[in-house]
Amino acid sequence: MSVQELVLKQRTEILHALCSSGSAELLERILDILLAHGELIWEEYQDIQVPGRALYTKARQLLDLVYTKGVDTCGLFLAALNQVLPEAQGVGLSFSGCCSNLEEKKKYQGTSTQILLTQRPSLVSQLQGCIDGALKALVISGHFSSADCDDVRLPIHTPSQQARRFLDHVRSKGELAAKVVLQFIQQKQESGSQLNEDTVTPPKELFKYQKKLSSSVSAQSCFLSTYGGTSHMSLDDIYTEGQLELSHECVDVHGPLGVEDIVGTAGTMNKEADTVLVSGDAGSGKSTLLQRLHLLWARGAALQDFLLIFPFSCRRLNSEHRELSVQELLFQHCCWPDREQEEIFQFILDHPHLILFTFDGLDELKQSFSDEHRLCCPTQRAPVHILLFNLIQGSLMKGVRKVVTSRPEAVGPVLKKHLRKEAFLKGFSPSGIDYFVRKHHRDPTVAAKVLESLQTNTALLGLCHSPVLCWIVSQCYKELLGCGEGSPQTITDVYLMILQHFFQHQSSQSTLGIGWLQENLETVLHLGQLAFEGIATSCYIFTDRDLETCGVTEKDICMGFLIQSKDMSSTHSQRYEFLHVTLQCFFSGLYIVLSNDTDRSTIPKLFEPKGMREADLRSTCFSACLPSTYQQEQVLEGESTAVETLNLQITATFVSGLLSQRHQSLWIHCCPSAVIEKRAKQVVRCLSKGMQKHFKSIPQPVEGEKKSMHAMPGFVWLIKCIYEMQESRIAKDAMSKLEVDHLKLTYCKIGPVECTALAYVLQHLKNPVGLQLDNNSVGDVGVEQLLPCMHICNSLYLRNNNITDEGIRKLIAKGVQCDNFQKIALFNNQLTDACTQHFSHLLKTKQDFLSIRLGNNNITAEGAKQLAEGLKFNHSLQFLGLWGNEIGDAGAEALASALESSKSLVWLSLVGNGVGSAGACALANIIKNSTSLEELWLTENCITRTGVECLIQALKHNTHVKSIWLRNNYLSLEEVEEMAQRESRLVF
Ligand SMILES: Nc1ncnc2c1ncn2[C@@H]1O[C@H](COP(=O)(O)OP(=O)(O)OP(=O)(O)O)[C@@H](O)[C@H]1O
Repeated sequence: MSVQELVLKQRTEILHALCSSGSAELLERILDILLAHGELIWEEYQDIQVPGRALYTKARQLLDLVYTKGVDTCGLFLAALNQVLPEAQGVGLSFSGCCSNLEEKKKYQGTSTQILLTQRPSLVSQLQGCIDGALKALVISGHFSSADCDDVRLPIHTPSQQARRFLDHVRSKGELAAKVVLQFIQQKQESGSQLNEDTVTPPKELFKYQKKLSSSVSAQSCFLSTYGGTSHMSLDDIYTEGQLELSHECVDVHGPLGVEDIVGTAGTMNKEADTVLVSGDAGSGKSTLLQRLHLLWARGAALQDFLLIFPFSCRRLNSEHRELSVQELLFQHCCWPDREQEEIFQFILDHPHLILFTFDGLDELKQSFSDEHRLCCPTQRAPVHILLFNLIQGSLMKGVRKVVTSRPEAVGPVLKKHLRKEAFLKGFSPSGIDYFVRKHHRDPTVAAKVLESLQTNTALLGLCHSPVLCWIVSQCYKELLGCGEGSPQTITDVYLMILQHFFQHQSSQSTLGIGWLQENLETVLHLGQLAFEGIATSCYIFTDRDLETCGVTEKDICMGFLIQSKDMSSTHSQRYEFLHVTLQCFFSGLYIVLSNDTDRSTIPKLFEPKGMREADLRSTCFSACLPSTYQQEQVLEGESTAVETLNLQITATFVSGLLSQRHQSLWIHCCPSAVIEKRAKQVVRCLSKGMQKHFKSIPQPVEGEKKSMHAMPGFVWLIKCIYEMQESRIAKDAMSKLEVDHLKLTYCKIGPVECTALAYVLQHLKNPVGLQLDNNSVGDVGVEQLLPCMHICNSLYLRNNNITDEGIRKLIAKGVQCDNFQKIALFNNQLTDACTQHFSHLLKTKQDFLSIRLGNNNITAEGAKQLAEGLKFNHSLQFLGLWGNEIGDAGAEALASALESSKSLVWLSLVGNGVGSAGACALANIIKNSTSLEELWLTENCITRTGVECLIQALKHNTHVKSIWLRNNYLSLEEVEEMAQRESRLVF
């Protein structure tokens, strides 16, 4: 009888032997063997193992399949049965003559995925008892998510089933995951059962490579390039912590982040992703932060969980026109291994969790991020931007951590969905400015003078929150201290200062005359042309040929505005870049203002929202100036990237400043005044048109609602341009057509600089507005900048803006003088009891003030008592919100006694203040007497039955109150039910 006939004949017995125990183990072991020997293919296996199918059905299906596959398969099946069921003969089965030595059939050959299959039976038994370790290895390598682990560990599975499930999952994750498992098993075998599952033993050559990489990273990052032209400054000597915060979507974590937190778990939004984004405006210190991170790693002072860090600059990657594999990218652009390249790269592939890539300035990459072109193979060559995008999204080298920096405007939704988390770099805090200036100036007297002059010029102080501006101001301290009344007010003023400073530095005379610009006009125009053409084509690194085309001479280079470009790879010849991209924008602006070649349409195009596109450029006479390489590149790239638009906007801001009346005397000997005047008029027209367009887009209000404008992108930029012009006539004109009741600028990244510009224009509004600036970075300096427009604000919303008592002191001092000012909201700031005396003063002074909301600050009973002092004398306040503070029963009592006879109070919120029953009873007195109160919020206040009884009694005398909110207090369910029945206005 053939084995095939045997399978058919003994079908019933086989089924009984496999299934009668009710356990799937025997069947599954046979399936393992058949898979390992290739007698079943994966799809057939899955076909049988459909979840939820009865064991007998599965076994029958297998028997059918085996039979149809023929003699060989049947032989193997019976041998497998013999192996898993040694007692088979005992139950009347006999399969003599079948292949009996199953293990000898296949050995460790092929890809890791294949090995997992051919060794499946032994792997299933080896994995039992160490499944947690194996899962951990895959989580660390980034191949498994916690959901995958949960799925494997499901308690309904036996240990062997967990092992099989584990192997099935690994198969679905691909080759790299399979490799991790084999490595894990191998290590386990080598070191016996006591294996430390976290230990990774890198090959010897890797240590040499690591040493080489870290010394090159260290050399690249120990100096700051902005000091390159004129002086050397080590990063250690000047580094100042910037304000780094998680994006507002990460609600769980607050407060500043340190270097380790960037790659740590805090704020993780998407566990599957490996890319962390650090975003911030131009000059906010993103590159410097990465530089610091690299340096600390190279010194062994931080991020030591990473064995290798590979730093990339997107700006430099733009110059890589070859197709590369990841291996070539790493080794050619970061550090070349002297030996054993393959072994080192294999280690990198095998241990992705020990590797960190950083990509600085993703926004400067010529191509915008896209996840359309997929690439998974690390040895496959592709254009560099494709490699980069696949690394970022994790389809290539999954598990390698990436830190990417970019300006926020350049981050679209496609990139966002691949982000593990996002952090914002907000520049220096006020104490950061102090620290930076003191570090910059070794002489404490000079530092003190600079800081003093900043305190007297708060517009400039506001600008110094941006590190690059703080650097300029510190660099130009002599000019700053010597300028008296004419102290800089605008960004253009600051950049003109550095321009003069650098020329002065190179000048043979000790001081430059009034014609300093004229003396250096050629340099300005050469660098200006280089800058302008670069901005228009997203080019930030220049070759000798580019310099030559624009006539940049050795003398021009020596002025210090250009520095030699750093490059980790040694393949490129000498290249140059501007000290900072904002300086490139400034030179670009100077060129537009001063060049004879400027076309009439250049300025209008600069102010168009999308900036000057390639097609526009081509139509101007500039196309003739563009070197052919630029033109070709532009034809290839087509669409301008977000950063191009941003840089053009910065350029436009400088053009506005440079063409303002106050600077026109500078150009007298450099450009005919008629030309300058014409260009200035063009700018004014563009700004006015831009504002009109913006206002026209405001929707008409729904009936009964106020007309509200939510600032669109571009609004803040236009306002900043108007501020640069420093002509109130222009601001007035722009605002004369704005007719809204409410101006909403939430989440618009409004910092002190933007506040200065806002106040400059809004003060000219005809009618009062509500100004909503929630969730920005206004801070105390920003608050001070807003004072000039306070008189036009009837309400001011400043939720979540890092404001302290000092900011409030200044705000209220001005607010009490403003007739329109009636409402203020300051949730989530840093206010303490010290601010309440100012509110008390406001309440006493302004008998028409309507609303104070101070939720989620640090106000205690003392603060409440101060407020109560003011409330006693106030007859207008309708809304008082103090939720999330700590006023306790004493604070509640003080407020209650002050508000007992209030005829205006409509709404009072003391949610989460620990007022307790004593506090509730005191507040009941307000209810007893009030004829105005409608809502009282006492949720989460540790109130017991006693407190609620007081409230119920008080309500008996009051028909005006609509609801008292009492959720989450110390009440039993029965008490809640009973009291809710007695008084329907209590909300539990
Ligand atoms: N944390 C810091 N400590 C000291 N100086 C800093 C710091 N951050 C920035 N600076 C100064 O500001 C300059 C500009 O900063 P940086 O180039 O890091 O900004 P960025 O955000 O990367 O700008 P961009 O987006 O334009 O590339 C630095 O060269 C340095 O002089």
